[in-house]
Amino acid sequence: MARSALLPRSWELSWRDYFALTKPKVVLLILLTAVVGMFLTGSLPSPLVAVAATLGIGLMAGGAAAINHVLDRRIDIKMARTYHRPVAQGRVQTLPALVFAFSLSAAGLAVLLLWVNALTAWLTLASLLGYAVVYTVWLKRATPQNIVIGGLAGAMPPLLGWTAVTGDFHGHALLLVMIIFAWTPPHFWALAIHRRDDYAKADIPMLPVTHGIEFTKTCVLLYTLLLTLVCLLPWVVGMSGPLYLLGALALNLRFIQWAWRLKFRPEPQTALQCFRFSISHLMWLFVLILADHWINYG
Ligand code: HEM
Ligand SMILES: CC(C)=CCC/C(C)=C/CC/C(C)=C/COP(=O)(O)OP(=O)(O)O
Repeated sequence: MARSALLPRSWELSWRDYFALTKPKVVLLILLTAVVGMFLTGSLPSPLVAVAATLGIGLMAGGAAAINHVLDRRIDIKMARTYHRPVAQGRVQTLPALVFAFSLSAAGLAVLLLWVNALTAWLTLASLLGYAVVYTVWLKRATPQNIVIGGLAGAMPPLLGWTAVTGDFHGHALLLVMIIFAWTPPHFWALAIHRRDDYAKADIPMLPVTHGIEFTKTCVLLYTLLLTLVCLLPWVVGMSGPLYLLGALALNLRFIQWAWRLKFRPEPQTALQCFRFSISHLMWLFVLILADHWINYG
């Protein structure tokens, strides 16, 4: 197709590349956790609030991911996993990528302010800044605890879903945040073990680079144990029933089994398999919380 005479070459849209900037699969799982937060409040959200909150949080999470692509372009080009990324490769130039990222983020903020509520809008902006600025610019390059602290930004969406519907905080929403917060270290460190040499080459102080692979495997195992305890809390406080308890135990035992295998009986692909399982774990856990809630409360 002929190139538009109105746009410089670098501004031409390659939808696939721009879509990739938003880290769509990550945002999809983030949205699942936000939607579960919305439906656990006890009062059914109006269709307008449910759609606007999902759209607004999705746009801002996608915007945060696109900012991350721009700020990380020099380290992404050094690592095999991220080498092909659109901004790192120069297929999307820095300026149009930033315009795209800020447009998504501003549109998301406007949707939340106009059709949801100010509390949710500002909390989502705090999450965006937490990931795109505090984690990406500072923590990622500064400390091996980067993903533990930065994980709070990615853990916020269930609370965002909750406040979208009620306009207020609640302990039950904070429990959901705690689950994702405890899940993030074994999720990421399993991948970081598999990609240790990439991070070393890019000079990023991820735990397997600074403290070694064996120490990181022990941390993964300990965090899966901590995660199991945190996952019991919704049942302990009466927020979830027996279906959730049984399902959560099964999912967490499987996660512990992967972490155990990674530590004591590893094969070349075990770390990657453990990382992949972490994604299924979180997805099914949140589906389960919602199914259990509907069975108990209709
Ligand atoms: C600071 C916190 C987090 C860190 C450091 C982290 C790190 C990563 C990394 C490095 C990848 C590989 C991406 C790739 O290969 O392109 C990944 C994949 C993924 N993460 Fe996370 N993650 C975090 C939080 C989250 C959260 C909160 C969610 C969702 C609730 C999530 C969901 C996913 C999903 C679904 C994938 C697979 C993406 C794909 O296959 O394209 N992550 N994560
Ligand atoms: C507004 C809102 C709810 C924000 C959510 C923030 C968000 C998109 C969190 C996702 C976390 C994530 C994919 C981290 C990847 O780490 P990395 O960037 O170090 O990984 P990479 O090497 O793959 O780029």
